[in-house]
Amino acid sequence: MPLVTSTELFKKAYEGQYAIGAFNVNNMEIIQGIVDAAKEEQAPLILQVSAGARKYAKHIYLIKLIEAALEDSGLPICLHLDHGEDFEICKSCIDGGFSSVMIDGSRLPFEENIALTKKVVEYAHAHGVVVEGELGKLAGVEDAVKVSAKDATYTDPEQAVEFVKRTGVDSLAIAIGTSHGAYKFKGEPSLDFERLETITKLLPNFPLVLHGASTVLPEFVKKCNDFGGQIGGAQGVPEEMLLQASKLGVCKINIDTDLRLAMTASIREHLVNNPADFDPRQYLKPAREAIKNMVKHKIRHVLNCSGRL
Ligand SMILES: O=C(CO)COP(=O)(O)O
Ligand SMILES: O=C[C@H](O)COP(=O)(O)O
Ligand SMILES: [Zn+2]
Ligand SMILES: [Zn+2]
Repeated sequence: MPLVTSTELFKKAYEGQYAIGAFNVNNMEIIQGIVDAAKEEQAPLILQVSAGARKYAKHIYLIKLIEAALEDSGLPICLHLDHGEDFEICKSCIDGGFSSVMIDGSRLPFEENIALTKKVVEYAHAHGVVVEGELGKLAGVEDAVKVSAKDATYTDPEQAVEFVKRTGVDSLAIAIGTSHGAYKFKGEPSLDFERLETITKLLPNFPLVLHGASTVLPEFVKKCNDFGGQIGGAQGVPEEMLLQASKLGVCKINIDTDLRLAMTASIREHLVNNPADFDPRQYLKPAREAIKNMVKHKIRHVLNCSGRL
């Protein structure tokens, strides 16, 4: 089974009012855990690679692992570049076998974001690759760049329409109150659903993307802390809000932090309970299983995409 783009996946998701999970991958155990879950659930799947992941594992290792996942699972998988910051990294991933790229020009002035995104779209489409753009700024941590909550600006609906029209992007990441990482809200969580509905009305049938969409499930934070971690005040996006977003045009939901928490909680627990263990397989096997269980939970209860292959 070759890689697929997200075009058909999004079309079906839009019509069916569910979302596709886009899970960040950094190594073999993470890839295997996610793919095994998607296979068991017969769910559509996007695996995404950040610039940081490419730096950590190297492009070639990730590509070969994903080739193995395709062959081993027989699943259609979309391989996506997460937060490509310039034309060069997008080109490198397009030339290097990805089926989808994100050009993240959200830090740029509107016209510059349009020009950069358009350039990537032209190159990508000429090579059969789809493109996600971003308009509006998320608060939180993105690679090494910190955007303070004060500077975070939500997506302007009218600008979103102009952006999509002028760039030709295939999907658009929007800012409605989510943020990257484990500390998303100081008080009560809230998303700007009114803004989302306006964008959806102005851009009917157009797939939207929600970044920073981990839920930061308390039991995983607790397990990290119970076994020596120091993660205080962590809070994510409630599951019912994500389900609601997927009924309002959000077709792709990005999840990284919840995988990190699941894996770290499992490893912490294992090492505390088994102090004599020093074979990495002893703690990576349950860690891989923890990733798989987390992804199965997302597919069933957050994305509503079980059995949608
Ligand atoms: O948006 C993300 C990757 O692009 C991940 O978001 P989380 O930090 O909420 O998992
Ligand atoms: O949006 C950010 C993703 O969680 C990837 O994080 P990273 O850049 O640390 O790999
Ligand atoms: Zn961004
Ligand atoms: Zn993101």
